[in-house]
Amino acid sequence: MEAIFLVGLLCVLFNNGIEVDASHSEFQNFQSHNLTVPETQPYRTSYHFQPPKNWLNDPNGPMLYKGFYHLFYQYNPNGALFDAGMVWAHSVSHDLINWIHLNHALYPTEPFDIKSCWSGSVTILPGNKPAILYTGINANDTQVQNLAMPKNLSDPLLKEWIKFSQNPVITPPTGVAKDDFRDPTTAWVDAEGKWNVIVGSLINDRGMAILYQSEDFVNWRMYKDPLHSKEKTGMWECPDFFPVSINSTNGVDTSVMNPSVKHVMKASFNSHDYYIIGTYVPGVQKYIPDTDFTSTNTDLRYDYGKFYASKTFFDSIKNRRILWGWVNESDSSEDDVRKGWSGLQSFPRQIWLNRSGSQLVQWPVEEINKLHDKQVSIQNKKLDGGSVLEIPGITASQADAEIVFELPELEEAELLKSTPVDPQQMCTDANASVRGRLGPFGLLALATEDLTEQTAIFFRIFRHENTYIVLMCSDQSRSSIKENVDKTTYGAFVNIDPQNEKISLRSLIDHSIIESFGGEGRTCITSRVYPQLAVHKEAHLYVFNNGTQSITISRLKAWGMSKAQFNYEESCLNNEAHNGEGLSCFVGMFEK
Ligand SMILES: OC[C@H]1O[C@@](CO)(OC[C@@]2(O[C@H]3O[C@H](CO)[C@@H](O)[C@H](O)[C@H]3O)O[C@H](CO)[C@@H](O)[C@@H]2O)[C@@H](O)[C@@H]1O
Repeated sequence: MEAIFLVGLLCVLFNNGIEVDASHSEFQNFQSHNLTVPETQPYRTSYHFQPPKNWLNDPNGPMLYKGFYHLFYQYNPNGALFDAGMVWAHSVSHDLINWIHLNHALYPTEPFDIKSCWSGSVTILPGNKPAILYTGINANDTQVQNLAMPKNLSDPLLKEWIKFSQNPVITPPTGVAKDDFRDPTTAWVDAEGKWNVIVGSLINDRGMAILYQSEDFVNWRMYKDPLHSKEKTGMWECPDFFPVSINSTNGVDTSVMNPSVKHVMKASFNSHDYYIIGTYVPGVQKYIPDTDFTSTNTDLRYDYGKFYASKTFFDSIKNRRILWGWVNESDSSEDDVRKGWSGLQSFPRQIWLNRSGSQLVQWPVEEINKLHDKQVSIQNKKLDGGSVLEIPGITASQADAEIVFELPELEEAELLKSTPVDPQQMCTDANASVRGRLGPFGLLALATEDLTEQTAIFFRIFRHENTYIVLMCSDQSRSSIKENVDKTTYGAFVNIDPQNEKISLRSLIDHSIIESFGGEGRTCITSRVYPQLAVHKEAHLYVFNNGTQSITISRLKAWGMSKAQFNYEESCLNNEAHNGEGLSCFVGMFEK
């Protein structure tokens, strides 16, 4: 690769006739690659959370306790595919970056969860006492809600959990199918000291959040009405209900209720995480959304790519709300069995309400800076129409790249004749190789040198009446020469006025996952890709402009990423062998 830059190569790449201008002087740090993922497992991640093997899905009960972040998650201890016998796997971290995999917190043992311990949440009760509410699949395949408490509150790792002897604490009410009743949220306490929790459900083609109330967290009564419901939304999986500040990016505790917050209702259905923003009136248990779910592509989503069954928690040390989401594979089940694993957690994102209150904004937690390794910077670089510029000198297979673009001639934007339009369809119809005027421009990640393989994350700007519309796409169509993987293209609009603001893109690239944040976190798109050639040292990262108009890279910063530590010992993974001491799992963990 270095040779390319030494000769200042200006070449035409054979795939799409795009010019490559690599004769740039701004780049420093021509360093050797710091590759850390085994060659035999090119799709394992370096800094995205994953267990050593097997199937992972929903994040469960994230929390902060006595200085440790805890992440539980749905895990199949018996294989790489989803199955009966799901457990709550448990990992802890002091920085959301490096993790220790502990013994499973919950696994099927009792009649009320004998077939599986499914998703749920943690609530911190008065006196700093965490409590888990989770869905058990009982012997009759009925979904019931169970309670579990830590065995030893003085253990900051909360290694052992005791299931409440009188479980289940909530069973499906009349009219609810036994398999449409699951995933309790973090509970919140109201002015009278009553606990409130919602459980996802579906009745007569209406997805809903059924509300339960309790004085003691043990005895729960169903409220007469669901907290919210909407027809044609499907079964609401993994609901999340939390307040967001209207005038600050800081997070607030789940029980905060005052005029300075709005409330977010998130539900997972139809393979996506949708949310609405509204006002919660606790006395009458009414949730009044500013705009309700519409079952159209205008509904707000956390992420317009692969991202599901997410959950937030309040980090009381850094006063922020953090979001985790499950990022499923896009390869086949056979591939997963061959790999021996399936599923990732997204990189944790801070989440807050934008100034106008119209949508949420997400950004990777600041701790990501700890992983930044070699850095490349570019400033004020013109990118002519039809050109590609390599970002050299960093490990392109595990990188964090942030670019701010400046668009000189907005009036040149193509005309968008009619709205509404489907942004994902627009990205599919005109992929990265289709030339426009202002765009496509963006990143080519996990790309081969000849661009045979590439995942393009890009923008196109359109003019519509007197405004401009910014489209963001993640085009996986050329992500791999391998067949039999889902290469669906994703797309969404970015709520940004390019007349007043520059357009930014940040992508977290990690071997088989690319999480992209457009417009400073206003639109997020996560994709899973399986390049066969663009792996390890063969992976390259480029900025491209395939529009006819020039644009300027006003600022670019890109870093190679160090590998996060995911430590474990066999004894930590194996319930039988685990002796309950567990600290040996921490060898070398906190030395940095
Ligand atoms: O692990 C159980 C929890 O997962 C959730 C949301 O992801 O429900 C999953 C669900 O099963 C489907 O999803 C599996 C992976 O999550 C998938 O591999 C499986 O094939 C699917 O059936 O469970 C029910 C019953 O199968 C289905 O309706 C869901 O989509 C969450 O709700 C659970 O607590």
